[in-house]
Amino acid sequence: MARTPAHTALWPAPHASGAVDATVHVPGSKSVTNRALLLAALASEPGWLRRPLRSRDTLLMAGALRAMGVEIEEGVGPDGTGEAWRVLPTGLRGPATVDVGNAGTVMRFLPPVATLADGPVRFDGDPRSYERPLNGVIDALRHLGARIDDEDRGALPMTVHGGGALEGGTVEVDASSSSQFVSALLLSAPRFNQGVEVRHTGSTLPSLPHIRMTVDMLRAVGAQVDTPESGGEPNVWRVTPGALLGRDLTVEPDLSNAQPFLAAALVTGGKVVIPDWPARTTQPGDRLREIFTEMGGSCELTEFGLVFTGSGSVHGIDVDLGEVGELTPGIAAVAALADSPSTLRGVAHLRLHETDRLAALTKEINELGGDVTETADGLHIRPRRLHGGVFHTYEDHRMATAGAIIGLAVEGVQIENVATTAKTLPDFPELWTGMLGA
Ligand SMILES: O=C(O)C1=C[C@@H](OP(=O)(O)O)[C@@H](O)[C@H](O)C1
Ligand SMILES: C=C(OP(=O)(O)O)C(=O)O
Repeated sequence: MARTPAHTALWPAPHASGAVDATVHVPGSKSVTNRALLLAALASEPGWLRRPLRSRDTLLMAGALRAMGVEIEEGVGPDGTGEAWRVLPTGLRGPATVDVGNAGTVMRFLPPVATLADGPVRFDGDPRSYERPLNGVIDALRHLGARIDDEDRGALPMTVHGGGALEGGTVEVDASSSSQFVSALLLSAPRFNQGVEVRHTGSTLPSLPHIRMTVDMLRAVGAQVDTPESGGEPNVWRVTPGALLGRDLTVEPDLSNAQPFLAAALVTGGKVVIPDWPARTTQPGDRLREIFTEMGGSCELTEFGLVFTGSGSVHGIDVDLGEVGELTPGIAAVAALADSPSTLRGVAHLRLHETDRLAALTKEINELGGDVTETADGLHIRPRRLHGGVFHTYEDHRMATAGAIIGLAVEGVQIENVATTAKTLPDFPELWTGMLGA
């Protein structure tokens, strides 16, 4: 019998018959795992990564580094507890081929690494990766001394002709379309001859917590980084050249992937515990404690983790999500179920994420009977009584989890291609049904 291809398959989103009450172990952070892999690959000694996320984006990062000669051994940790990867850095090699899939972290963070390889590195990926902005990274690397053949596209596919070293120095970048341009240049900079001084010239800069994550993780492996927050000029970051240490790092749970589970407690008036929620973190998902509290829940950080409780009411919110853009789909889903309207702002750059998230959320929520309009930089969401139907996901993991949140409260929602959650959370359907006790 012919099988339905995964991308057209429909997954009946479970409807919650009552308040959820569950503990959900959320796998490791995509953003931390991919930075840790890259930094370990550039170090001067081996390192360990414990509880790494195993998902499409992180396996693409590991595969790309391996293609450039880095050894990554997947196994259990030094003390026998849990999954841990050992990274053995080597001289970076070309020729190599890198598949970026649709991973922003791979397509932006690895071209600077490839300039250090001793031969050409070809970058290619999913059709959507050709449309996502990369010009900031390409132009900056050229200015810093790299040779890149992109046939004047300013985008993928392209070849970075690694010369074994990069001069580095001062460079201006407009990172208003993606903070990952800044992170990309900083992460490899300890290995540039002169390090780097990155000067952001655009009028806005999204996802600042992710730039802080880059800076914190660089410092944790011994790099010297000057930032606007450490007394430097606004919008200027400096990394001094130097050797990086091999570390033993435990990856925090992915707090942005905790979002649908917290949302489940909020919309069903239930309780969800997320173990290992870090007391201090640069992950943008930490802002959910405040945002979902304003939307009607309450939370407490205890020795068991984050305990999040819904009140039975869900309120609308007026919020600037510019710093935490990747939380937008999940917040929009909750807002569509609220008792008052919401305005989500500061997220124009989401039009260039995995899909045009503002258009996709508007269309899919409205097709279930909602009333969402796009603004120049976000969404207006007026809650309406929703009905069942197909929720399309546009190969966007966060569209799939947003649809699942709506499905908890609305009977008959079917998620098209739930398998797209494999980008950052391959276990999503099992974790979701497990949470519901199904
Ligand atoms: O550096 C990172 O790990 C990320 C930065 C953000 O990118 P943008 O600044 O392009 O939104 C975020 O949305 C993405 O999911 C992960
Ligand atoms: C924007 C996202 O991913 P990427 O790392 O591909 O930019 C995301 O995960 O929401």
